[in-house]
Amino acid sequence: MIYRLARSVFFQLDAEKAHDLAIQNFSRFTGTPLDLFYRQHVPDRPVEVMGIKFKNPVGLAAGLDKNGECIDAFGAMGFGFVEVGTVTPRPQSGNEKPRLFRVLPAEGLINRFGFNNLGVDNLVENVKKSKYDGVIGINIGKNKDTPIEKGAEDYLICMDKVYEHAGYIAVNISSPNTPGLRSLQYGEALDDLLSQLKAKQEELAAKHGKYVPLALKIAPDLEDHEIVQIAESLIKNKIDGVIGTNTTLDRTLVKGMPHCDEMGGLSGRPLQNRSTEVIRRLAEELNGALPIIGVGGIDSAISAREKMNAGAQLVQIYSGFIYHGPKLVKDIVMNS
Ligand SMILES: Cc1cc2nc3c(=O)[nH]c(=O)nc-3n(C[C@H](O)[C@H](O)[C@H](O)COP(=O)(O)O)c2cc1C
Repeated sequence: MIYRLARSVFFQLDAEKAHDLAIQNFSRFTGTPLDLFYRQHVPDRPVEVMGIKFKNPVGLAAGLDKNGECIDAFGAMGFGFVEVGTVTPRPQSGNEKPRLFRVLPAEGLINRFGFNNLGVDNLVENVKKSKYDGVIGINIGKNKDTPIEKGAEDYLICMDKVYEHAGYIAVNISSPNTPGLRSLQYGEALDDLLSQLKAKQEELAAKHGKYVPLALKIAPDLEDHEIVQIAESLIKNKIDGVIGTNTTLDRTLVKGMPHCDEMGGLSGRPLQNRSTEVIRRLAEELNGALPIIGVGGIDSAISAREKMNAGAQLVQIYSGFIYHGPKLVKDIVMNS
């Protein structure tokens, strides 16, 4: 009820302004009596995935809290884990505004943010300040002006800086808004990146006496043989998990709707079935070798359950959270 009211006010505003206002208020309200607007009790439903204990299987997907400014607020809403980022080695402003659009009739969003973030050092400071007792995933990427051939270096720089502070590290090679980034998902480029990341993980595990799992985040816009190849490379390089999926470039399901022709990645309900299909194919290929974190269009306990039935051990939400609010977290934990 409270969320529906808040949503009707926020949805009058430009989408990015509404997002910024929400983030500001979350960080301001947390720890004060005003956090009662979103604080809720969510029963424990523990699961162990990638060797980590999660109090429940529902996480916040990357991109909503890019700088890790409101981790405690999302904790108060009952999320079992919060993935912050994508963060890059150096701060960058992202693409020109406007760059976030609602596709209302489909409960979708189109964004072309382009990794706007305050840089990895700022994020680490915010993570250190957080009192959240759940799992914090840190999602890392490359700066736009780093040539794609040198992309691996940016991931390694970020890994070095976040390793000590992360529950797990998510490697984002699937945003459609950084030119060339998705090319890292294919063939030798992927194998080469994953082997460098694995070597870095081994070095950092020895240095810090702590093993932090690595999860690769992939796109939904992949051919079947590309999914097979990614699965092989994940197994070969002993990567700990895979997050499927990021946003899609496909507009088939939103043709003719407001903003449908905006450039960027589409998320929300129109992505639901495609991301579930990718998860199903991945699960067939991986055959239990590593766990899947399912994300894409989850807007109810039923759609979360579909992801789990397709092979996901954990789920994440972003667009569904924007359209339905914190009660979606509780609903999924209790009913999926
Ligand atoms: C506005 C917006 C920004 C996003 N930014 C990121 C990001 O920085 N890094 C990332 O890995 N995914 C990002 N995503 C993708 C989401 O994490 C998620 O994979 C995708 O939206 C599908 O989930 P959903 O349908 O529940 O939104 C973003 C999504 C949206 C809508």
